[in-house]
Amino acid sequence: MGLVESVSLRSVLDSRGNPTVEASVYTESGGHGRALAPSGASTGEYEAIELPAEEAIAAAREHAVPRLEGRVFAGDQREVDSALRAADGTDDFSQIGANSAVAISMAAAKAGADVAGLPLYQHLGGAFRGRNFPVPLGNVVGGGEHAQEATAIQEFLAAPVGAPNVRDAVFANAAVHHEVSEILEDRGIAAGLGDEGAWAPPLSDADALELVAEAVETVADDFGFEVKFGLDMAAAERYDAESETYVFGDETRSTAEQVDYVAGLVDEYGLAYVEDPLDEDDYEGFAALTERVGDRTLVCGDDLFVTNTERLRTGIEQDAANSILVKPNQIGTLTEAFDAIELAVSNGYGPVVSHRSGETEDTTIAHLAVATDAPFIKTGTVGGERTAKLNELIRIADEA
Ligand SMILES: O=C(O)[C@@H](CO)OP(=O)(O)O
Ligand SMILES: [Mg+2]
Repeated sequence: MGLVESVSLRSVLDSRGNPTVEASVYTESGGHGRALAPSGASTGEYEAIELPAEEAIAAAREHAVPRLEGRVFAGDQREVDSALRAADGTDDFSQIGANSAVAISMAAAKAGADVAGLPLYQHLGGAFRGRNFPVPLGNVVGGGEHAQEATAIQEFLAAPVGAPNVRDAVFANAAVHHEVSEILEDRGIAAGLGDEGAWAPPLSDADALELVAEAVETVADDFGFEVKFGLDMAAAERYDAESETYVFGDETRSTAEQVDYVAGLVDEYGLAYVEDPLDEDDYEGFAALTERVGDRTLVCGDDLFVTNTERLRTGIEQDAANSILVKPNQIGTLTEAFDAIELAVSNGYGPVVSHRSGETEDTTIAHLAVATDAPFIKTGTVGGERTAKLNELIRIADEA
């Protein structure tokens, strides 16, 4: 009854004002799902390929749509996603674009949920989901590829690990965002917002660490539960392969020095989370850091793993990390994002479901996190495209 009747594609705006792919999937029984592709700025070298939106749409209309209409059931996600894979025929979705693939994959899931009369998280995760909620990691200060003239570290993320429920967690992150603004104002530092809605002040990493530590402490006192913070260092963007050094602002570090530096930060600031502390090819460096601090913080691979089970397997074999960032558009289908989460969990890796810096009002990742019992979700703090996911989590919690 959920046989796909038609798939339509159009280009619409993303949060950066760039065109992105929107897909609508209709079933013969009247089911409908609509989803939008996000877009990265600090993209990993091994990610699936995002094509210019119009190109991706034209290619998907030619190659993918004929394999879906009248041929697959929206509720059978693996069938939909293997049809997308077969239509594309490459390893990296360079034929139809990972942006077309992921939009269709997510829209089909929503159409399947619509046909079944279930919320998306339950369609994806089953009857026992909807009780556990991820801790939202909220970007409150940032720079790197997401803002000019700001910190070298890409993201400073509030982590309300002691929050009693998802609503309090979401509001604690917003309070940290406000607190950062107040501290900046008190010190006379003007700052705009970066791509993800985080403050982008002209500060050194060292000063930003102090500032965020102060802000989370104040909010923890106000809210009465533990609020920590973490970092996305996006180190692949700061690695110079020729000199084999990391360049963060005025500081240049060898790999060993970078490992020492990050391990030092974990202890000095009680960091809950460190993402991409080393280059995307450096499984060994990751393993050295994980060995040192993996018992007390999450060492998460984003550009390292790119939501790819092959790369995750390599990481698991080498004890490279203890956490994986999961971005459906990095791999191109929900099925593969699910597989990455399952492989991670069965090997003791904590999955962190994540937005991209270029986002839309789509809320699929909120449902994906609840459906898979993911312990964390990274989806910003403020801004409509970020609050779309956060508010959806609050709604799911209310209605569950
Ligand atoms: O590096 C990251 O984790 C993401 C999201 O925060 O950024 P981008 O989407 O630019 O890759
Ligand atoms: Mg990252």
